[in-house]
Formats: sequence, structure tokens, C-alpha cells
Amino acid sequence: MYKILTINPGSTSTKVALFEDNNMIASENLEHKAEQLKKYDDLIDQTEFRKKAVINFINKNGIEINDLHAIAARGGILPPLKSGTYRVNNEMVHYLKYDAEVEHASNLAAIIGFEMAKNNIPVFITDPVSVDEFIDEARISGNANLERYSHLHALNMKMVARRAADEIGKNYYDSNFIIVHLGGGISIGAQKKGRIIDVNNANDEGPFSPERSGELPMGDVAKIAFSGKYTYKELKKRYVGNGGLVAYLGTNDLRKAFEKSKKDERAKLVIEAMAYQISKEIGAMATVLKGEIDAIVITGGLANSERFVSMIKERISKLGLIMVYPGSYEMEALCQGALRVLNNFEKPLTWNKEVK
Ligand SMILES: Nc1ncnc2c1ncn2[C@@H]1O[C@H](COP(=O)(O)OP(=O)(O)OP(=O)(O)O)[C@@H](O)[C@H]1O
Ligand SMILES: CCCC(=O)O
Repeated sequence: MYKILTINPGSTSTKVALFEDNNMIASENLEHKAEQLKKYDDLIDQTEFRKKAVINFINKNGIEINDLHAIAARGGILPPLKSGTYRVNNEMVHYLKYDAEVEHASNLAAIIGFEMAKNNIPVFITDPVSVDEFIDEARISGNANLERYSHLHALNMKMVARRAADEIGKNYYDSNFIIVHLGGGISIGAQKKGRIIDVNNANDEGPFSPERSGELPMGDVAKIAFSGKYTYKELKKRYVGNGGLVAYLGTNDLRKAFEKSKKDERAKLVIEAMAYQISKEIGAMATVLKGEIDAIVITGGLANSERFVSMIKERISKLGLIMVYPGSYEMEALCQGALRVLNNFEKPLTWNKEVK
């Protein structure tokens, strides 16, 4: 039996869990108060503080680091790379600490795990945010200087795709899915025989989400960018973090948005528009798969709302079988990624800066 610790840092908390093989024996969302975090100028400076919280969690559950067989950490924003489970090494930790181009809380996970493990046990990451399995035509943006790139909720998306394949009795690598992750951010991908060959970049493209603007009219964004009203950081925050439902309705919580819509026609319209944009992106991915779709797999926090899912179903039901996995299975996905390697079902991938 393998004992595995999973670590998944978010902007204001670090999710942790302990597993014995596939069984989660303890889990906690370690919340970090704003006044604790504001002491640190840069995200990377939070490493020690979060690491202590993670060690405290395992100790509280009667476990020492040396009792673990592996640590499974959320993969950060590395340069584009193929999906799978990677063994964390010095080079990856160095990149995440000093060279990462995009600041994202998940960048801390491998660093924390590696420092805890001190080379005594393996540390793995699985299906990081920057998994890139695009076909060539998906990279072309329409502007010769700009390439489209793949930033998505790969970990949860691939996990639910594996479940869906099991449920329909098909091999994961023989199945085609449209995978729809509906969280604070939204990723809608076309997965062909195990590879996500196209997806809206969850920060910049596709439908608006509870916190993000999604794709916007480009000319108007350029005007706003040069209006002198905003710094680059402020502008980014307007579109990623304070966009979408937050911008229209002042909340990122769909439940509150529905509550508001009881008396507010505008709120009703905005929710309907989010379902409309999501459905439109699903339609686009159906064309990427040339209509050969085993199932449309819907997941993420918004999928907890039957009402919202039925607004989408109404528009997409003619496209094929719809399967719904509400919530997010990131901790299970991290554990299973590590187990596939520990049980020799998969070889761990080796990371260096040039790996693709
Ligand atoms: N029971 C529910 N009914 C309606 N909406 C819900 C329900 N549970 C969660 N949500 C909504 O799901 C959204 C959050 O989803 P989720 O928890 O997957 O996001 P996250 O983990 O913060 O972000 P991301 O998935 O982008 O990493 C919020 O808008 C929240 O209001
Ligand atoms: C960019 C996709 C992943 C995330 O939003 O956390």
C-alpha cells in the first residue's frame, strides 16, 4: 500500500490530502489569511510559510515525511509540455523558482514537495496547466506574430475523461471527448484519442466565466490599454480575476447570481449569456472533432448547478451523449498520476527546459 501526499496551492489556500493507494484518508483546505499573505512581495516568498502549513497538516494526521512513499504536486506553468506524470527534479524547481514566465500559485507545489522530500522520496507532477497537445492548425492565431497557446485545467479534465471512458466501456486512448471544465475559469477542449488537440486558453479566450472575461473585442481592448487609466497589472486583473460574473454582477458565485436574477432581469440575461457562450464553444469543439464525439463531459464547480447545466444542455443536446461530473477531482487525479508510476503502469517523464 502506498501512502501519498497531494499538494494543490490556490491563490488564497493550499489544498492538501493524504491517500493510501486510491483512498483519501484525510484532506484539508489550508486557508491563508490575506494579512498573512500580504507580508510577501512575491508569490515565491510564500514557499516557506505554505510548506510549514503542509508539514503541520501531515503531522496532525500522525504522519512524518519519511512515512510517505511519494508526494504528488500540482504542476505549475512550465513551458508547453505533453501530458503525463513527470518526476520533479532540480532543474524543474529552479525553473519554477527563478524563470517561470507566468506567476500562478500552482508553481509553488513542486517546490514545496521537493523541499519536503529532500530526495528521500519521489515527487511527481501530473498534467500541469501548460499541457500542450495542439494540432498545428490550432496554433495559428490569425496574427503572424502571435501564436495561440494551451493553458487549461488539464488535470481535472483528463481525470474526468478517464472516468467517462471507463463509464462508456471504451479505452481512453480510443475515445473522443469534448471536455468542459466550468470553474472560476473555463476550459473547453477537444480531446481526440487521449490528446487535447484544441482548447480555449482559459485566461484569454473562449466564454466568459465567473471571474474571467474570456475573448473580448480586440480593438476596444487596445483602446482601453492605451487610455492611460490602467497599469498592465490592473488591466490584467480586470479581465482575469475581476472579469465575467464579477464584473457584471459583483460576485463570482453562481448561486448568488441566480439569487440576484430573481429580481434583476440583467442578472438573468448575464447568466443566460454565460450558458450561451459556453454552448457556442462546445459547438466549435464539435467541429474540431469533425462530429466524431463519444461524449461531452461537463465538470467543475458550476456543474453542481443542475439549473445551469440544463441551460447548456438545451443548446447542445443534439451533439451527442452528455455526461456530468460536478466539482473537481484534482486531488484524486494527482494521486492517480503518482500511482500509475509507482505501480509501473506508466514510466515517469523526465523534465528539462527543452522537453516538449
Ligand atoms: N452547488 C452549486 N451551485 C451553483 N454554483 C456552484 C455550486 N458549487 C459551486 N458553484 C460555483 O462554481 C464556481 C467555482 O467553481 P470551482 O470550485 O471549480 O472553481 P475554482 O476551483 O475556484 O477555480 P478553477 O476551477 O478555475 O480552478 C463558483 O462560481 C461557484 O459559485
Ligand atoms: C489557466 C487554467 C488553469 C487555472 O485557471 O487555474
